[in-house]
Amino acid sequence: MKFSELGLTKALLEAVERNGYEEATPIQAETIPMVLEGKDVIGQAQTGTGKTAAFALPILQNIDRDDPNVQALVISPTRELAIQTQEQIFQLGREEHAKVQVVYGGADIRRQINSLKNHPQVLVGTPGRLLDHMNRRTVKLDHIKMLVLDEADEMLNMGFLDDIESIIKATPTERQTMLFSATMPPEIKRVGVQFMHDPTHVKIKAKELTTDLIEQYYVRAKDYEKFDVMTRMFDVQAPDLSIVFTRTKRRVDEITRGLEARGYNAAGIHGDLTQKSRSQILNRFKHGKLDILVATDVAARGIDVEDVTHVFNYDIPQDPDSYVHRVGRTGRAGHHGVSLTFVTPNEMDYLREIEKLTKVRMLPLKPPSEAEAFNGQLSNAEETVKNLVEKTDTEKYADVASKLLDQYEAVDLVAALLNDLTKDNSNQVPVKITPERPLPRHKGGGGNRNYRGGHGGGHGRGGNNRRYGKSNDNHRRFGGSNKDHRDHGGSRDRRKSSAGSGTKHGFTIRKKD
Ligand SMILES: Nc1ncnc2c1ncn2[C@@H]1O[C@H](COP(=O)(O)OP(=O)(O)OP(=O)(O)O)[C@@H](O)[C@H]1O
Repeated sequence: MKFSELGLTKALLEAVERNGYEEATPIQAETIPMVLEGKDVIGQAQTGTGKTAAFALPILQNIDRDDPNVQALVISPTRELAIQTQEQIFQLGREEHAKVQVVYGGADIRRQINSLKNHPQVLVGTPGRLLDHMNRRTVKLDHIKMLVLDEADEMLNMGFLDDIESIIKATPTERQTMLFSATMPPEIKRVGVQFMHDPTHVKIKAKELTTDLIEQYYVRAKDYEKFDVMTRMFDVQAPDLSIVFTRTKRRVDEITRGLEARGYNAAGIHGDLTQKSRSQILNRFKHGKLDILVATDVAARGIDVEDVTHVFNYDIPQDPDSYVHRVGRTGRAGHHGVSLTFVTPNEMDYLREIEKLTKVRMLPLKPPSEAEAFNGQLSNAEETVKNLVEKTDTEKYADVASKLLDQYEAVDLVAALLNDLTKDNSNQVPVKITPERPLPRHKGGGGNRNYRGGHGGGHGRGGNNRRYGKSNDNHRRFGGSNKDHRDHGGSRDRRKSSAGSGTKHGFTIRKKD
């Protein structure tokens, strides 16, 4: 549907166009008119389908520019998501000079207090820091007209429920309330509805909870095998940007170090890092300066990075909803993606539980062999060389090139270049990841929605109603490069340049006689 049919102002339609949105997504088409009318809405749609703009646009339309009070509040579960949401609302509201600000934990509160003196009309924040500001009376919520709980199910989990309740109580009861998320377990929805007036539940019907733009695979591997298998997959698949999700902070650190030791351009984020480093790392990733982001679930909700082609679940998530959000970091806004979940033999029940929820059968994948990984590296190196040749100003290097050609065989020179761009597996730095205790044996029966609180328990979503999108049970192998999943051609070398690092084992350059 066209944005112009939704009742938005001219300025907002221009903003939408400037952002490159051509058509409204289904969640936008259905919820924007309702929110503009002032209705309470629960908006549920697949990951990456534009839920942020679905609430941002009507918020921007309904705030009064002449009123200096905070009129709209968006609560986000993580700092990263809060920052990203503020940025998006700011972008969409730029023409209209809407004042949008963000407050989140781990950042200098005095600076936030100073900025709050600019009288933002839209405030985005994480629950803890919002409460802190409320207690200091640096944020007042008594003029709130619109309240959004983004990733509502996560926020209403026990961890945040008390905070959320206190925040909501500080807002006027006649406010408009919106809940948005890709997943909304009924028991969590029941909690949310208590804060709402006769809400309409807009659920964008999709056959599957995850978008079919994501190819979903799993690999059976013992815990100690995962790291080597994963790096081989990087070599074969040549992802553009990848996110690797792990269960613990220690694993984030160890995997990041291991990847760096093997020459990959990776960095990790988790809750123990300062907010400054978390933001810096995420920014580098967003700008393509990092190839692999290793993270705990801190990055699982809402993070929107366009070129993420691969999500690796290094550890299978215990909670099926978490799987939906993790793999939803790829396959966003119409792009293709691949997700790959490692599963140890005793975790197969967890896999089946995820499949029950998503109604998608993951395809089993055989780990690539060392030889396949090396071939993958070679074909990526070949493409890198082709690109290099194209962009090289030959004249600039012609003299030295001729000199080298006098000294060496051409084939040896090119082989040396390829050697530098690849890394023979047999020569790989050994990496040991500390074993983690496996997930407890699954009890089965669909009741493993492991919410952090008393709201868990089975509700049978999925149940017998398995409608798998794909039924091929044969093992598949990654075949060559992953160009199909990339929107832009040119292979980027996944590894840091190791130029000048000398010769490698088993490789010598023959000198011309
Ligand atoms: N109508 C549209 N047309 C094209 N792109 C859009 C449109 N609306 C939003 N987008 C873009 O799609 C991407 C995903 O949007 P957004 O982050 O709001 O997804 P989401 O539904 O909130 O996902 P998640 O459940 O993972 O939080 C963003 O980069 C956004 O700019």
